[in-house]
Amino acid sequence: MDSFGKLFLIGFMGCGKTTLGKKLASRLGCDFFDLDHILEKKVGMTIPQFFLANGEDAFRQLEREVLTTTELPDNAVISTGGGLPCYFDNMNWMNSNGTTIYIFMPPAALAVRLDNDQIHGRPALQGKRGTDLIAFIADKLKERESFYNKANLIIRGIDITAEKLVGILQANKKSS
Ligand SMILES: Nc1ncnc2c1ncn2[C@@H]1O[C@H](COP(=O)(O)OP(=O)(O)O)[C@@H](O)[C@H]1O
Ligand SMILES: O=C(O)C1=C[C@@H](OP(=O)(O)O)[C@@H](O)[C@H](O)C1
Ligand SMILES: [Mg+2]
Repeated sequence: MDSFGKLFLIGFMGCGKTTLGKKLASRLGCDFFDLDHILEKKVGMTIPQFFLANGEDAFRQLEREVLTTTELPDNAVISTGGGLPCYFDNMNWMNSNGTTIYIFMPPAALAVRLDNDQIHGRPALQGKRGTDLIAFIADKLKERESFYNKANLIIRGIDITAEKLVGILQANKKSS
């Protein structure tokens, strides 16, 4: 099986980092890490609980710490939280330690997924639904895009599968 080093999946909430990351790791036969899940285990709280108790600044500090201190094997798929690339020098850190893959999706498509995925109660969305949610995503995505666009690879999230992504990674390896 091909090995691609550490693959960091980045992108807006709802683009599928957690879902695709698991499938990609299983296809590549390597370990999977979801930094949000590691953070939740570390503090013994869900992310919404942590936000409520300690606020966003403390969350961003902790997610930075989880990114830089989690022991990762040479080959792994790492799904990040949607905001992580936009704080500290996290984007440069990931680009220096592996390959970053930005899963791009337009706001309306993200909103459909996030509207249907209320159980995770993402605090950054502040309970927004429908057209309010689309407008909020469009604004936030504009703020975050310059960070996401520093990724080594940018892929379309709408129709991506783990199988297709492996093909893209193989083609990218040959051409570099
Ligand atoms: N390829 C896909 N097609 C349809 N729905 C998807 C797809 N990938 C993820 N989802 C759904 O979208 C929501 C957000 O997915 P998730 O993997 O948690 O995204 P992220 O980790 O980027 O926030 C979940 O409800 C998930 O089931
Ligand atoms: O975009 C954000 O600010 C956040 C995204 C979430 O992860 P997902 O992108 O996996 O939903 C999680 O880290 C937290 O709720 C904050
Ligand atoms: Mg996730």
